[in-house]
Amino acid sequence: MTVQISGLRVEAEDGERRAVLLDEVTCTLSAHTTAVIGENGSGKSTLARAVGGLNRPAAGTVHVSGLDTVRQARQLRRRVGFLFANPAAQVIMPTVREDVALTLRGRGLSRGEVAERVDRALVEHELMDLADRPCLSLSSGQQQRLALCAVLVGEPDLVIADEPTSLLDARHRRAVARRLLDADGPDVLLVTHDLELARRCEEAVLIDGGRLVRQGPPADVIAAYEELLPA
Ligand SMILES: Nc1ncnc2c1ncn2[C@@H]1O[C@H](COP(=O)(O)OP(=O)(O)OP(=O)(O)O)[C@@H](O)[C@H]1O
Repeated sequence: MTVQISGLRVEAEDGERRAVLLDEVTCTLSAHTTAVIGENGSGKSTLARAVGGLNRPAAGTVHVSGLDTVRQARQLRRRVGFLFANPAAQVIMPTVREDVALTLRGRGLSRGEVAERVDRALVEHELMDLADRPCLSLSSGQQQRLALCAVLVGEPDLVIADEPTSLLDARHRRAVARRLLDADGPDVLLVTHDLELARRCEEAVLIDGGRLVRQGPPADVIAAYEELLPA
């Protein structure tokens, strides 16, 4: 899916004044996997949220596959899966199985089809042992894996993932990276501080102080990021 961002500015209420979180961001993202890197507070999550239609630009537009993220948010919702940095924020149903099934609600599938797809996803994501556990009883890493499973079961065209491996052990980090970077999987916009993971994406963008300051092959963008770091 091609993401076209034009003159994007995002603001937020900050007491008496309005803070500018992102400004003058213009780019086209059309790689299968794109890493978004940059310092804490630079605006990466804000950019991810704008692409997912989760915040309203103060200026500019974002189109995903030609759909305006503000005016055509509903059409976009089914095609785009969003993984929040804090998985507890998106794990909402009582049990693991129900949480994964929620994604498939309202799609005209029979109960049997839903059960079959959910079971397949739970096995694939090594979550079957936890299927009947209350979501809130899972560890934070297990919740992060559940959130990914619940997004991918919906077979979105684009996954926007905000630090999806931040809570995982080495084995699961590797498995999730493999899944997200799968050539046959959905397109992925990946916010990450894991520069090795960023290096494995097709393209990267560097955000600094609310501006997109570099876009290109990950090795070049990571080198530009490293130049910004104090010696
Ligand atoms: N409601 C708000 N009011 C004021 N400032 C905000 C608000 N929301 C976010 N910010 C600021 O906007 C900036 C960008 O935040 P964002 O979460 O996009 O950063 P980030 O690059 O994802 O950071 P991190 O790597 O720490 O996750 C930060 O400085 C943050 O403090």
